Amino acid sequence: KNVTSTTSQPVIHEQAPSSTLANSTVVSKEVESKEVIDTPTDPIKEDIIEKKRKLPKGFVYMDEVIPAAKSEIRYYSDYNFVGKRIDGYKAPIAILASDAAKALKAVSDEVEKKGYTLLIYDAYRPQKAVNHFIRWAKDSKDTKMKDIFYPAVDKTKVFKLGYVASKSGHSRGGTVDLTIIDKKTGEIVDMGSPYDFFGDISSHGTKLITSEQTANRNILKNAMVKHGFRLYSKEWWHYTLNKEPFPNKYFDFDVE
Ligand SMILES: C[C@@H](N)C(=O)N[C@H](C)C(=O)O
Ligand SMILES: [Zn+2]
Repeated sequence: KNVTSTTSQPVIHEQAPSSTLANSTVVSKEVESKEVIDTPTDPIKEDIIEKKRKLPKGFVYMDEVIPAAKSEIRYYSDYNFVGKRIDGYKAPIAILASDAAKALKAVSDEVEKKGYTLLIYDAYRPQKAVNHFIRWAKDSKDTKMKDIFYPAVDKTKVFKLGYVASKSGHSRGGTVDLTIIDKKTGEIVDMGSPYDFFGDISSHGTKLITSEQTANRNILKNAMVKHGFRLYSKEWWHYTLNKEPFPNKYFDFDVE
């Protein structure tokens, strides 16, 4: 859906235009015959994903730890700031280090009780994906997604400005990008700027959003901080586990 904000913010897609990501069904090879919903009326049959299953020790698939959470893995799609699927994303799946996943389960339980569902945009991110971002940032001619994701920012400066990291907590498996959905309406909660919008409006404490939007960010922030995550000042959606199991290790296995 397109979201037009109440303030002087840009008109932007809050959610990927295609519904296929959010509707993807993830099944493991071992239990495929039991879990696959395969009826003639099943609209999501085309989107069934097979999980590779063999994750490095200490990593888990999020849908197994938090079945209630939804995901829309933007870097698997072309609806992201690059405008293409990002290297290393072989499936629209969220993976995290298991300690981070456990902490996020506590967050999910808490927000569910309050009437919200977690929506995960990105979790573990291989270093090869980060390297793709680095290559993209160097190509100043490619501004395909500028109007939507970085209208006022020079793309060659996104690393310097802190909107993208060359060594990211995501690659350590301890970081997650997420928002919340209002269970009553089924709508993504209005955070004042969309996911991965690179600009001051996405920072915590910005004066560019309404008090209601700030309150919405605080619902997510309070739950995340309470359960052991720290926020990132420039991006309302980005949280890292305080006690990371792999604080100095940058993984490169594919998301599959
Ligand atoms: C690119 C954005 N989603 C993000 O995660 N940014 C931080 C700074 C990162 O790359 O770790
Ligand atoms: Zn992030």
